[in-house]
Amino acid sequence: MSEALSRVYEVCEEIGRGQFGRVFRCLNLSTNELFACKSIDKRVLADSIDRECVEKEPKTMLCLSSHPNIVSIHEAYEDDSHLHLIMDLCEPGLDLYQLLSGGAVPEQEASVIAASLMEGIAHCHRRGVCHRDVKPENVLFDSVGRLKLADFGSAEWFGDGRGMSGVVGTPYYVAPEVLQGREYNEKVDVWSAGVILYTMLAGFPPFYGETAQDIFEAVMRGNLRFPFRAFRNVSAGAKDLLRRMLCRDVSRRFSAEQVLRHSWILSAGDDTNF
Ligand SMILES: Nc1ncnc2c1ncn2[C@@H]1O[C@H](COP(=O)(O)OP(=O)(O)OP(=O)(O)O)[C@@H](O)[C@H]1O
Repeated sequence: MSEALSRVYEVCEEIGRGQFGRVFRCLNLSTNELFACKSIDKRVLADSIDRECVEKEPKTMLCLSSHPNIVSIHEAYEDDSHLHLIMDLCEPGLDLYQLLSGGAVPEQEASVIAASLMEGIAHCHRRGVCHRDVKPENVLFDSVGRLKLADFGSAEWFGDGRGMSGVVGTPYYVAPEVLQGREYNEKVDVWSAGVILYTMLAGFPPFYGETAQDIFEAVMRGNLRFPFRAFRNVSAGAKDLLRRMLCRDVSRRFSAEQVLRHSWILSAGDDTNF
């Protein structure tokens, strides 16, 4: 453990494990505030790609500075073997994946969650950062229930107008243009958030398959349906927004800012305009 780190923080129990390291709850000894400490073991980084990935994540998070719907990074400590990142603390074990394991969520709750998620994504896009792996496991909640978008390990810069490439993401949530191997832009995050919103309302994902290949084929077809048994009580406003987020034509797909201005989001799911 870095000496500089232990002068300022007491590192407590482990609350999570990732590919490159472990996450601990920690206490700032002078302010008594709680944080999360992600300790990356530099010795397990196999090659330059791993190293680049680990170095890029904190740089990206620092550029996003503090936003209420993004896990912020506060400090970094480095010693010979580890890089320790002090971040906002979220509730261990409570993420959107966990919440969705209970099935569909009520429409108003889904609207509030979608609005916070889109606030976080819109902030990234304003700063020229595309998250590229928006999925329920990366949507955490802090101790007062505030949503925090996490895990910027796959994020990429697009700020200078350049397109992005490379297949990144997770089968159910990845946008069709990513799978097609074409250049893409930040609207891939809006697609992924649309998949999350659909799953919150229906209790199952919009593009389904038994294997990763089957899921990819369903995503590529992009055939958006609203089965009656799952959507009979879902408002027309919610379905309108889903069509605009899960639109295969990228030029017609809503941007994050447009999603935030949609009446279903502005009315917190209580929209009577449709
Ligand atoms: N700020 C945080 N507050 C509370 N728990 C966290 C926080 N960040 C991460 N975690 C928990 O720690 C686990 C590991 O996180 P980490 O970011 O190291 O890896 P990951 O995103 O799951 O995977 P990978 O290393 O492949 O990117 C997460 O699944 C989550 O449960």
